[in-house]
Amino acid sequence: MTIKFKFNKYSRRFKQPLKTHHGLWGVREGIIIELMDEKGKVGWGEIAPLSWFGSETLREAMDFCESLPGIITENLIFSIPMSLPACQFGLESALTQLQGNDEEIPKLENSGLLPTGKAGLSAWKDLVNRGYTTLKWKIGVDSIDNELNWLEILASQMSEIQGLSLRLDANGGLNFAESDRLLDICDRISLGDTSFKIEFLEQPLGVNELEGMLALTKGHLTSIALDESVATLTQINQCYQQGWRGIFVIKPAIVGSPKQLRKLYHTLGIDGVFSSVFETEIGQKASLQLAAELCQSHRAVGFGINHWFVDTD
Ligand SMILES: O=C(O)CCC(=O)c1ccccc1C(=O)O
Ligand SMILES: [Mg+2]
Repeated sequence: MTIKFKFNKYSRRFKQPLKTHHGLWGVREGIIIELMDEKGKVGWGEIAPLSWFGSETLREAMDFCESLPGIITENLIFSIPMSLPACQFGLESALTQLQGNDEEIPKLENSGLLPTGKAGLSAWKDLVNRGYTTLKWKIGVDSIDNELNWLEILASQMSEIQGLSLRLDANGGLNFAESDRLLDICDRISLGDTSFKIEFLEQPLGVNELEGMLALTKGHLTSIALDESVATLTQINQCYQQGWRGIFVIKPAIVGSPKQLRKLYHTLGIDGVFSSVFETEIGQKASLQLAAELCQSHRAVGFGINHWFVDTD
C-alpha cells in the first residue's frame, strides 16, 4: 500500500503570550500532515514540536518532512527515529485516521489553563462559568513571596464554590527550599478545606533534578507530577527506572510514537495526566483519543487551552 504525503506549515497567535518559567510564548507554529491512500481516502496529522520542552525543533521537523518523498509507506512511518518524537506522533496519528481506526473525540473532564501570575486571580471565575471544575495556574515566574500570597488568595476565593480543584505548574522554576515551602502551604490548604483541593504541583524543579523531586514527595500530602522531566518516552522510562511512582504528565504530541506509548504505558502501569502543547484540533483529537484509551484514572485532561487562541471561542 503506497501513501501520498503532503505537509503544510501553520502559525496561530495567542490572544496573550503564555508566560512560563521558560519565558514568553506568543505564536504556535507547527506542521499539518495530509496522507492519502490509493482510493483517495485522507488522514490528517499534526507535528507540533516544543523544543524548549525537549522535542525536536520546528526546523528539524521541517527538514524531516522536506526529506520525505511524495509517496511513502507504513514502514517508513514506523521507522521515524526517537530523536523526532513530534514527527512520530504526527505521521502515526495521520496513518491511524487514514486506516479508519480513529473514533469520535471523547468527552473527558478537562482542566482550564489560567493566565500566569496575578492575572489568574481575576480570570478563574470566567473559566468556572465555562464549566471547568479543575484549573491550572502557572508559577515559578514572579517572586516566591508574591506567588505564595496570590495562591492563598486564589485558594480562598475558589474554595467558596464547592468541588473545585487547582493544579500548580512551576515549569521547573523553583528550588528545593521554595518547593518545600509551597508544598507545606498546599498541604495546609487541602487539609483545612473539605471541598477545595490542590490536586498536584507540576515540575517544581529542573529536568535533571529527579532526586530532589523524589525527596519532596516524602513528607508532603500534595502530589507531585513530572512534566518536563518526562517529555519523551525515553525520559518516562528513565524516571520510572529511577523510582518515580508519582504522576506523569503525558503530552502525546511530543512524547513520541503512539504505538510505543501504548506499550510503555501498559508495561509500567503509570498514573498519567494527558496534556496539550497548544496544538490545533487535529493534534488534540489524536491526543484525546489516546487519553481516553489509556488513562485509567479520573484525572482531568489538560486541554483547556482553546480560549488562548485568537481564532477560536
Ligand atoms: O497541561 C495543561 O493543563 C495545559 C497545558 C500546559 O500547561 C502547557 C502547554 C504548553 C506547553 C507546556 C505546558 C505545561 O504543562 O508546562
Ligand atoms: Mg507543565
